[in-house]
Amino acid sequence: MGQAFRKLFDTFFGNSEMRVVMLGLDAAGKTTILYKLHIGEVLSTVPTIGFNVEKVQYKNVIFTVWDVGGQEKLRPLWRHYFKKTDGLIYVVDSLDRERIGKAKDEFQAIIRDPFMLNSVILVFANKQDLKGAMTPMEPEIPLQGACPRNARIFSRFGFVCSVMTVSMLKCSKAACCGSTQFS
Ligand SMILES: Nc1nc2c(ncn2[C@@H]2O[C@H](COP(=O)(O)OP(=O)(O)OP(=O)(O)O)[C@@H](O)[C@H]2O)c(=O)[nH]1
Ligand SMILES: [Mg+2]
Repeated sequence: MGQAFRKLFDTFFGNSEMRVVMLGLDAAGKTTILYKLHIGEVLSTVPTIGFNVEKVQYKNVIFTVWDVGGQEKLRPLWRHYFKKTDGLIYVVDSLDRERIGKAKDEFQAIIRDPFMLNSVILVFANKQDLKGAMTPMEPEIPLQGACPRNARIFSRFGFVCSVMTVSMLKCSKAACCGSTQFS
């Protein structure tokens, strides 16, 4: 694990600012994660109409994190945030088995966009504190092979992730799972 993070750190060393977009279906937990990163606390949230944006510093890198509302009617707007984006955090509600197929479809649409081809990607399997949550190893999170070949591992936010596995995505992408410490 330590070696993996060192490798990731090396990947971004020298890059003092990064623009990150955080996407995922509604209620996946994006805003909760954003504020956990920003102020270290779990706040109560309301569905995001539009976006939230905050700067988060990790080591010597400043991330500008755009958290965009995930409701169906808002998803066509996601592409407006792709330009000049260095990283994508794709948040999945691990308890939402019913919509995991939808989550995959939306993910694939994002990474097919030409502006996203060079983005580094973190798929975050959120809400691991809930009983019955899917793990990244389960076939119900069907993201294998879904990534563009040149995407690199994006796991800067290691402190959010309780587990990291690269086996979820065969094309050496990282998948993290965790929760925002609700328990
Ligand atoms: N149990 C648990 N609940 C979580 C976790 N993360 C978020 N939630 C809850 O999930 C609900 C939705 O969280 P939000 O952060 O508002 O979701 P969102 O992805 O920003 O949703 P939209 O803004 O509609 O796109 C809230 O009730 C959160 O408290 C988690 O790790 N565990
Ligand atoms: Mg939100």
